[in-house]
Amino acid sequence: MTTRQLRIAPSILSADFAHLADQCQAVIDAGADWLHVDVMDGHYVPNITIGLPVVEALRQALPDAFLDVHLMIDNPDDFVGPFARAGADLVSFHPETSRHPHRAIHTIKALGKKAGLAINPGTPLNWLDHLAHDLDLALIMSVNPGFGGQAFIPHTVDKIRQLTARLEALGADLDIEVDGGVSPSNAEQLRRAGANVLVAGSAVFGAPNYKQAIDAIRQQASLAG
Ligand SMILES: O=C(CO)[C@@H](O)[C@H](O)COP(=O)(O)O
Ligand SMILES: [Co+2]
Repeated sequence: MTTRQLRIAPSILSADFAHLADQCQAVIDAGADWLHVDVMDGHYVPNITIGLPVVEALRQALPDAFLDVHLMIDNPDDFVGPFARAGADLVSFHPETSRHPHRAIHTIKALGKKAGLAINPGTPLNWLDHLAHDLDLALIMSVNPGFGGQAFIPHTVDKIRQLTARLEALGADLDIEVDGGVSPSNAEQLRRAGANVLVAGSAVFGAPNYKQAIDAIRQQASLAG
């Protein structure tokens, strides 16, 4: 378990894009802590979603919302700065497509924003070893990136447990975010393993009542202690 604050971050990928700002406001009113914004470029992942103008528009429409921007793109080194300037509060990127992850992290931080590194199901945790002290967050993918609504990959729980131990050994105190297939049914084991930021797209936006959906995830996660 972690003592880091539990945060529920609905992924807006599952929102109704024709009413995006209203949908974001609705999940905030329902108790969401962060808004998770999935940016996909059709190269790094086989899907295209949203880009800088949408982040700028959300920043304008929701000045107090915490925008957790997850870049699933090639050349993140060229885009971390623009997304931070567009209004992201936290920018995460996947290290395999970065030429200079350490530099990209410090580009984000120099703009006063938090930096995260995203680790795919097939990506080893050791990408984090030399960057942990520079980061604010480790984003552990519990599905392969590209789409909402995929099934949770169970071995992620063990990976988070290993990461928790590894970060403790390194003396690095990071938020651990888990992303993909998160629901009330796995929230407790994820929190117990050490995750404190739970991203949930379809489990929130696909539910008839956003508050009940967010409360259910929070209540289950809180059972971890
Ligand atoms: O980054 C991604 C997918 O690539 C995620 O943020 C998903 O969009 C989460 O959606 P659900 O799996 O919770 O429906
Ligand atoms: Co995501």
